[in-house]
Amino acid sequence: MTKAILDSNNSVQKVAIIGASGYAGAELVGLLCKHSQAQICHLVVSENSSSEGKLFSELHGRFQGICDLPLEAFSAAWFDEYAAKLDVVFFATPHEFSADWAQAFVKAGVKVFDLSGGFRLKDAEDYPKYYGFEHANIEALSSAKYGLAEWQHDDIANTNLVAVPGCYPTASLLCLKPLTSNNLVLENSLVVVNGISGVSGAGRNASLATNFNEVSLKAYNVLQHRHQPEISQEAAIDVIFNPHLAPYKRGLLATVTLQLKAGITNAQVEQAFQQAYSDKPLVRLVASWPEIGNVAHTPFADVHWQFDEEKQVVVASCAIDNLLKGAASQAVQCFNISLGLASEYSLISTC
Ligand SMILES: NC(=O)C1=CN([C@@H]2O[C@H](COP(=O)(O)OP(=O)(O)OC[C@H]3O[C@@H](n4cnc5c(N)ncnc54)[C@H](OP(=O)(O)O)[C@@H]3O)[C@@H](O)[C@H]2O)C=CC1
Ligand SMILES: CC(=O)N[C@@H](CCC(=O)OP(=O)(O)O)C(=O)O
Repeated sequence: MTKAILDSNNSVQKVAIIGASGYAGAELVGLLCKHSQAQICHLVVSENSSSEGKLFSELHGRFQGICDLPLEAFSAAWFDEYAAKLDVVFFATPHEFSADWAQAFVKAGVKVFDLSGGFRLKDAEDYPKYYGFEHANIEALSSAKYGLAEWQHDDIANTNLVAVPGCYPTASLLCLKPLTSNNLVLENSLVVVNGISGVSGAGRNASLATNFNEVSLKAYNVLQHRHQPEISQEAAIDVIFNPHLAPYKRGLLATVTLQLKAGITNAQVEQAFQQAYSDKPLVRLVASWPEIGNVAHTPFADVHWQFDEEKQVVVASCAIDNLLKGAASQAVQCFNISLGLASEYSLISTC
C-alpha cells in the first residue's frame, strides 16, 4: 500500500529545517536524512547565530559523514531567495519566531510543520498569558491544525500548517483521549496530570535552572505551564498539570489520574485503549508501567493503565522520548500523513 502511494506520488519533497542547531532540529535532520521522500535543501539558524556558516556535523558530531551541510542564517532576504523553491519547512524554533513567519511560508506555497507552540492554542488570548507575546497571525492560527498523529490523521492530511503537539501534551493526551473521546470521565471531576521531563526538554541553551549539575527533582510552573491549556483544549476536559524536571538527558513520563462515571467497567476501559491504538504501531500498550529507558532514542510511546473499579479511578501512564515522539518523530509522522504515507513510514526501522 505504502509502495503504491509512493509510486503514484513519486515526488521527493524539498525541505528546509529552521532551528537545525537545536536539539529538536538536530533529531529532525537525522530522521529526514534517512527518509526517501525528503531532500534536505537548507539547514537554518537565527539571523545572528554563532553557528552560522558552521557545518551541522561540527555542532552535532554524531552526524559526521551523514549530514555535513552548512548552517545558514535566516533573514527576510533568505526567505525571498529560497522560500518559494521549497515544498516543506519544519520550524524547530522559539514559539514567537514560528508564530511570526509560518504564514509567510504557507502563502509562498510551502507546507509548514511547526514543532513550537506557535500554533497549538486555538484562543489567541492565551498567547500573552501562557507564551508572553501577542499572536500576530490570527488568520494562520485559526487555520492551523493540531497534529497528534494517532488522533488527527485527516486534519493533518488536509492542511498546510500543522501545529506539532508539545512533549508533555503528547504523552498526556495519548493517555487521556481514549477515555475522554469515549465519554467515560465523570463530569466536573478533578483530572490530574503529572509530568516528568529530562533536561533536554529545556533546549540546548543552558540556564542555571536547567543546568544538569543544578537539577535534582522538583515541580515547576505548577498551575501556569503553557501545556496546561494545550492538554485541556485537546482532551476537551479541564486538567491540572504538574510538570517536574529530573536529572537525566532524554525522555518524558506523564501519568494521569481520572474519576470515571459510575458503572464504567474494566472491559470498557480496555476497549477504549484497544480501539484507539491496536492499529497504531508507534503507540504500544505495554503490560507493565512504562519506562523512559524503553523509549528513549525511539519514536514509540508506551502506554499502560490500571482501573480501580471500586473507586472508579483510572491511572494511565505514558513514556516517550521528548525529542522524538514529543517533537521530531511526531513531526515526521505528520509529514508522512501529509504525503499519504503510513504515519510510521521510515521511523520504525530507525530504532
Ligand atoms: N526540547 C524538547 O524536548 C522539545 C522542544 N520543542 C519545541 O521545539 C522548538 C525547539 O526546541 P529545542 O530544540 O529544544 O530548542 P533549542 O534551544 O535547542 O534550539 C532552538 C533552535 O532555534 C534556533 N533559533 C532561535 N531563535 C531563532 C530565530 N529567531 N530564527 C531562527 N532560528 C532561531 C536556534 O538557532 P541559533 O540559536 O543557533 O540561532 C536553534 O537552532 C521549541 O519551540 C520547543 O518548544 C517541542 C517539543 C519538545
Ligand atoms: C524540561 C523543560 O523545560 N521542558 C519544557 C517543555 C518542552 C518544550 O520544549 O516545550 P514544547 O513541547 O511546548 O515545545 C518546558 O517546561 O518549558
